[in-house]
Amino acid sequence: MEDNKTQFPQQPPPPPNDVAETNKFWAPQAWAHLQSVRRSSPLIQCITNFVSMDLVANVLLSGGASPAMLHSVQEIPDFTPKTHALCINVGTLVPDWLPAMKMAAQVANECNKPWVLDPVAAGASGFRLKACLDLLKLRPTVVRGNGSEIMALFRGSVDENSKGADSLHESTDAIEAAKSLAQISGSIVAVSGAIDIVTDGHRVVGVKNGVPMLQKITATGCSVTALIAAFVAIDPLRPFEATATALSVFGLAGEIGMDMAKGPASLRMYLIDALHGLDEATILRRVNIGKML
Ligand SMILES: Nc1ncnc2c1ncn2[C@@H]1O[C@H](COP(=O)(O)OP(=O)(O)OP(=O)(O)O)[C@@H](O)[C@H]1O
Ligand SMILES: Cc1ncsc1CCO
Ligand SMILES: [Mg+2]
Repeated sequence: MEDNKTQFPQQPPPPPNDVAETNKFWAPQAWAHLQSVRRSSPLIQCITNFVSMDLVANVLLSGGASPAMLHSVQEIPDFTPKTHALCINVGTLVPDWLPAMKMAAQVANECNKPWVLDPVAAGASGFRLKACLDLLKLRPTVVRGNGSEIMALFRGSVDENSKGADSLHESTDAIEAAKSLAQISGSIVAVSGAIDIVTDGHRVVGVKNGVPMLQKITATGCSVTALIAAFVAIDPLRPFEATATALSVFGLAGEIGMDMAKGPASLRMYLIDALHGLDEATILRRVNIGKML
């Protein structure tokens, strides 16, 4: 695969508004996106944190994509143009990594490749917040964080009570912040939680798939951000739709995995199995995406 425009199948045109707000639209759309990822196996470059590397790569593989965890400045000019999307995650940020993140985002922009930002613990420190805000200026296609991360980005201030990578807020607390952030940045903004929120600054949908135990496995948020990159890679002109379906497919894999799991460790394993095995009938029956507000 050389080029998104020539290699990926065209997605159907958007439906009328009343249909677009229901599962009549979203469930077949989720299946079409997953099938497209499985068929074309987009190459996703991940500059991600040390904690998440293994789970992120395995979630991308079980979703049907090709992960590449390359983060050296020296490799970006050669490699980033070959990818179909880029995922940047600041989870274990040190100053040495920032030039690679910024260069990769710039190369992705120059090559018209979508890229996705995961602002892990954005409000934990001034250093991290500034790094995230600088990356936001490079116009990510999608920003996906938990409630506290999206609120810290919107406010532009360090959170005195920050719990680091974990959220102190419900995703629904961050709806207005997410809408405003999307309007200011031009990015699609997704807030994960019991209901995942996705907004382009005007439309807001809620994704009601998932299980609470996903919060007890580190880097499930990082992994769903990378899956969003894979879905946006195969439908780059409709990042709002691709973000919502990626969150739903991941959450549904969590629900199916939970039927077999005994706790977080086995859920981690069954989540990967379930994502690999997801079929059309299950997606059409269980995807749960709807309009918010
Ligand atoms: N209460 C919940 N019920 C159902 N699903 C949930 C719940 N909380 C989180 N999830 C799901 O868990 C996944 C991770 O979301 P979370 O908000 O925990 O990300 P995060 O805080 O960025 O995680 P991490 O930083 O560990 O990667 C998402 O798919 C989300 O939909
Ligand atoms: C726990 C943790 N700390 C920094 S990154 C990370 C992984 C989840 O975001
Ligand atoms: Mg996170």
